[in-house]
Amino acid sequence: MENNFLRVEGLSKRYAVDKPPVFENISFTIQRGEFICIIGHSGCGKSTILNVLAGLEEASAGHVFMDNREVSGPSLDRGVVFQTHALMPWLSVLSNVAFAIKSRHPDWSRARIEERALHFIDMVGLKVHAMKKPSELSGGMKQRVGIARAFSIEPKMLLLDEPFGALDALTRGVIQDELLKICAETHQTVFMITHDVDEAILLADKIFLMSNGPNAQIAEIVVNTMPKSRTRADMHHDPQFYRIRNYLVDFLVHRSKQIQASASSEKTQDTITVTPGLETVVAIKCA
Ligand SMILES: Nc1ncnc2c1ncn2[C@@H]1O[C@H](COP(=O)(O)OP(=O)(O)OP(=O)(O)O)[C@@H](O)[C@H]1O
Repeated sequence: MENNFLRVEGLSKRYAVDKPPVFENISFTIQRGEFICIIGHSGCGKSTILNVLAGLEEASAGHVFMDNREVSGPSLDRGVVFQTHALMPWLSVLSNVAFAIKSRHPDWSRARIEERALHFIDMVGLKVHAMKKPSELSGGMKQRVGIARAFSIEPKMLLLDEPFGALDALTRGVIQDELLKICAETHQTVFMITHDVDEAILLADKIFLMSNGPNAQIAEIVVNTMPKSRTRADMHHDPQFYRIRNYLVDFLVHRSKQIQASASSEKTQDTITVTPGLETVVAIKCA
């Protein structure tokens, strides 16, 4: 049954009146528990969309509804993780996470807050480092603290802006696995920006493809038809992986530009949902 947990209607963003909009008339829905990745070229407006969903930025037109309530400013219902972790350097790992929990539950006792904080710190494998300050941690560990902090407020939605962009491949892999495990356990709804097509195929249920800006669109939605049980180590053995991967790369290399050109002449573009992983590709036009 469809349950449009997040509903985006006719979203546009223009930073200056004499400039074309970064993106225009964007509409999509996200179901509860879905993991969405959005990919597109640099500057097409991915971070701007994420910031509007977070309530950190105002759209020039359109609306965002989460759980049937209009988003109009930041809220603890949405946990955000950026590429840089923004931890408080004078606080320990434990206190950084506890601080977030205290803002969510100001009436909780210190013991209860610390117990909850340790639970999430343990989830990202950092329990033995709980008393360390951020300066004593590696970049990957700091990023994990950021993820623990975002999860600890138990947001209705997690918004991730290239959270692993600055990490080496090995650390990135470990954290991707942790994120998959946590999302499987908690059925967290996630909207994540990535430039890495393999990461998108590993993590996402659906991949939103954004055409180039200005006047960017969400041109297509790729349904990830690979089994949910996929792992980094084995997904390359599935023939679906290469079909999906080739489709995403072809979009980024060729079609994102063509779609931008036709969108500026036609104005409104329909979002198409596609299943390139299946041998018979199904394309559904959405209004
Ligand atoms: N505060 C701002 N004022 C003016 N223009 C802005 C502002 N923020 C973003 N832009 C412009 O809006 C466009 C979209 O930026 P945005 O950061 O959303 O793109 P992006 O797809 O996330 O890029 P990247 O992948 O490089 O992070 C860019 O052309 C950028 O220069």
